[in-house]
Amino acid sequence: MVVAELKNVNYKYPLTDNYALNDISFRFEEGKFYGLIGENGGGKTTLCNLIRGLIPHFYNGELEGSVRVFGTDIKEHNVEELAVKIGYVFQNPFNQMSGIKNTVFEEVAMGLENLGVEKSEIIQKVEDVLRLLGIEDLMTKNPNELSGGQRQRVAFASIIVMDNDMLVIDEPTSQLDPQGTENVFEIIRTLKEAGKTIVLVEHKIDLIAEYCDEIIVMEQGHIICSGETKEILSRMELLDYDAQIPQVAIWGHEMAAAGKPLSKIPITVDQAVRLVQEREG
Ligand SMILES: Nc1ncnc2c1ncn2[C@@H]1O[C@H](COP(=O)(O)OP(=O)(O)OP(=O)(O)O)[C@@H](O)[C@H]1O
Repeated sequence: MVVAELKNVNYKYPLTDNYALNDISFRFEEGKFYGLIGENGGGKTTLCNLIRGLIPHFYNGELEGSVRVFGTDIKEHNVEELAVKIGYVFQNPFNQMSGIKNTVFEEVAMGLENLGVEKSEIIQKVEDVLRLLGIEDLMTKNPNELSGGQRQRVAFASIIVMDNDMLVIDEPTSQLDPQGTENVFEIIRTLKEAGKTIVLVEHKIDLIAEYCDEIIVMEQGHIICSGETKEILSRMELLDYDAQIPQVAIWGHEMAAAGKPLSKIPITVDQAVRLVQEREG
């Protein structure tokens, strides 16, 4: 099933001359994990804002073309209703916290309370999510006294508990050390396994290579290419567009240039090891 479909979309923010989105056509399919990459200012966050309905409901500007999300034209969606279907994880978890709740439990329960969910159901759901993320021991802690990594998990818990069909996640690991980053990707993998559609903006290309099903590369408001992760991230020409590819893919191209090609260009170290073992028989 298609969850969001964009056809020939152009968008300009108010009082700007350049298109932040330029002739975008794309279909997001249910249950897939999309990695959105490309240069700074390429249009990644703007594309996320459009799918979430913030464009055109919050940002005015000029929107042309067709955008349908869950089968309805984005102009006809109510943003609050759309927020129940599409969860958003902020770049900075400090912004995700309400700042008005005294415990992690209350913080995570807040969205469900706002929807009028019954108390016993809220308790069950919050406990399940905290357990899933391994933070049940933080339940009675004050959210303002947590470390950056703990806040990131609580921010994820507040989103996961809402059980949205789709998640838009904008650079969730910018505050985290390598272990925290790996943990967040494992959480996202769990969400994908639960059938969620995920759109992730992220610059850490090795993790994108390991986890995402499909990649969308943006530059100056255009989608310059998209497709299966292993195909897209093996393309050296992405470097010409200030997009990254994994170091191991560059090594694969260097091996080929040196007359020692592998059967394909690897995009993860594990894949490279397998391909070398295969070649050495
Ligand atoms: N609120 C805004 N008002 C006007 N122009 C904006 C606004 N937000 C973004 N832009 C412009 O739209 C273009 C696309 O920006 P966007 O933030 O979507 O890119 P991005 O790929 O997410 O960049 P980054 O990787 O740096 O977060 C840029 O030229 C940016 O300056």
